[in-house]
Amino acid sequence: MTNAIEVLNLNKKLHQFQLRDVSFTLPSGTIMGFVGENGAGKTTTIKCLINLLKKERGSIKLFGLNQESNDIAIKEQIGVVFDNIHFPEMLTPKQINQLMGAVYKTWDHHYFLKLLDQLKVPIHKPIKQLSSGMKMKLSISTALAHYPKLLILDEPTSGLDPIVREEILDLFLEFMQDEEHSILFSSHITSDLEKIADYITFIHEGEILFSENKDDLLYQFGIWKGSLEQSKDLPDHSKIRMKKSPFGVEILVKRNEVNNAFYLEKPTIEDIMLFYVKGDDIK
Ligand SMILES: Nc1ncnc2c1ncn2[C@@H]1O[C@H](COP(=O)(O)OP(=O)(O)OP(=O)(O)O)[C@@H](O)[C@H]1O
Repeated sequence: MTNAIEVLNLNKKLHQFQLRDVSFTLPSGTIMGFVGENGAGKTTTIKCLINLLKKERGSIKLFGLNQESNDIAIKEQIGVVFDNIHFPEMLTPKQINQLMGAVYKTWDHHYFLKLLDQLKVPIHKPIKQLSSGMKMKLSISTALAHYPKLLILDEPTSGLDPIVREEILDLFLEFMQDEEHSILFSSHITSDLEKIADYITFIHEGEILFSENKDDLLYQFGIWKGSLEQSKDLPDHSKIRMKKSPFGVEILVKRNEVNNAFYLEKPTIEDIMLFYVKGDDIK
């Protein structure tokens, strides 16, 4: 099966900021969580992927097709959701249904209305009267109603309460029932990604620090806690990053390089991110 997304050495400069040799692959049939702190470059990468920003160097392929020369064919097959809705605020979902029918050949009016009904989004109210949760559900329904193979979601659950987030995650899992479908999902809410992602790609200051299978990633690391003096007993080559804590130090280590006698806590994706962003490198 082809990959849904293949990005190789993507470079893009925006004033002071630069994406440097960003590379990752999203296999078809899987969900990738795209994480990184504010300003790390997630939205910039996503905009390059969908040709909203022109890349400077590198290669981007979606469904095995070169992105620049197959823009229209690719856009028919993707659904994109940003954290803000991009329709004029006076439009109602019912009017959006008519409008989008003219944009996509494969737009399904009945499916769109069915999704809105399922998600309890009123179809006659203008967007400006909808809550943020309803606006996000409307955006996602709009992204789904032309039957895309790939969803690209930029912070789809930020600012939403846990109940709406759960409903939205369920909708993504329903979408993934078709094994050709894939999702790239950028989020700060790493617990959402822990629930549904197969792969985690972590971007920091415009560079990819890792892009790996989530279970392998969570399994390969452990967190050791103790005093700086005690930490000298850990093999040097096992230590990756260190943070000072009120009680001593916390060290992110490679689990398979450490003897079983050392007690290691299981990290979350958030822990790993914090070690990389806030911790010190150990050489
Ligand atoms: N049009 C622009 N012109 C100049 N700089 C920009 C532009 N758009 C974004 N940037 C800068 O590029 C950097 C990366 O921004 P980007 O929006 O890609 O980050 P992000 O990881 O999506 O962050 P967030 O999680 O806050 O949405 C930031 O420093 C931002 O200020």
